[in-house]
Amino acid sequence: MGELILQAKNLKTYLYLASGVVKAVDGVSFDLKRGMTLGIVGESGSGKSMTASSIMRLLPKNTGKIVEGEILFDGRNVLTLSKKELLEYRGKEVSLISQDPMTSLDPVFKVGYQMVEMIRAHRNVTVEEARAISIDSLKKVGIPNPESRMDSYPYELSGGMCQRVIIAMAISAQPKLVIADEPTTALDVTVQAQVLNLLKEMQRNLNTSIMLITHNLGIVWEMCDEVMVMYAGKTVEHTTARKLYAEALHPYTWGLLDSMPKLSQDSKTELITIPGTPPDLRLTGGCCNFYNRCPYALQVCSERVPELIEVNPGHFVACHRQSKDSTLERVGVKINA
Ligand SMILES: Nc1ncnc2c1ncn2[C@@H]1O[C@H](COP(=O)(O)OP(=O)(O)OP(=O)(O)O)[C@@H](O)[C@H]1O
Repeated sequence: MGELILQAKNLKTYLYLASGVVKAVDGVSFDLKRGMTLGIVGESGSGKSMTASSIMRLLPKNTGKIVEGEILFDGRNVLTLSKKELLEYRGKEVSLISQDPMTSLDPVFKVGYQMVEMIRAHRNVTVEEARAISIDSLKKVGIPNPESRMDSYPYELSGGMCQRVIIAMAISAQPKLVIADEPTTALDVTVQAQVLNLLKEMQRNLNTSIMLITHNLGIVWEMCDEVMVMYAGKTVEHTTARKLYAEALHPYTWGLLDSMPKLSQDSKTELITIPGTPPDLRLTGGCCNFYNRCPYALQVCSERVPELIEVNPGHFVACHRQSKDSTLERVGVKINA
């Protein structure tokens, strides 16, 4: 068994809003080993980004709070790190490539300055060396004329360019863990592939662990060792990417898989969507969060929260219909809205 780099144990992150308490992450547990990639998938609003923000300890000020559970990084408790330790932790140990690159760049400083400062904060190198590393990383992520781009301000770059700068920064810092939250959404397809390859290359060279948050199941098969499917703040299924692809067990996962565009579909075929919408996260609890959308729901699904159980080795699922003794055959999800 590989060495663990990250562990979340029964993590609960709530948002205290004027309209009520949003259970954004509601009892999530997982392990990530060194050099491995964990994918997190699920519809918008299922708590993927909040899980990432909890690991980074970057929750919305005043409203976001980790109310229960533990996050261990390399055996250290992330939730008790001091301000100084947190600064070390972010960047040197863990880098976040977020969905919105503009929030990760300071608008008042040139790109080169920000990169050099970040590298020098985490690696023992001179300004000249940090500059050379920055230019090399910018080149690797496909930024044309990297030397001159070092003198650009973030607002002078397009969204896609800024995203590539953030990825270059993450690569230059050589962290033990990269959390990539929809890292390629803002990029065109050829650059997407380039960026994913760079992440893989870094992983191979430095044994980096990756947590990859994505809507794109194709990217999951390409990149991930394990996959965790989230729905309404909870893990509904967790197993290897191979098993999820070949023998998914949760009806929600079936819906996600069926919603994937198929190569065999011609462009006129209507894409399948899961009917209904995820529940209001202020009101969850006491039942399976998916029961009112689930074609297989039983009475018990509206009365009890299903536990995440290991139905076969390394395959966890939270569904009343799936257990060690009885499994529900996948006969195709009724998906029409
Ligand atoms: N800053 C915020 N203020 C208030 N509510 C928020 C905030 N950020 C997230 N939420 C709420 O927390 C819940 C979980 O959101 P989260 O961003 O983690 O979902 P997600 O799965 O990452 O979705 P997406 O794929 O759209 O990024 C949602 O109900 C969302 O509306």
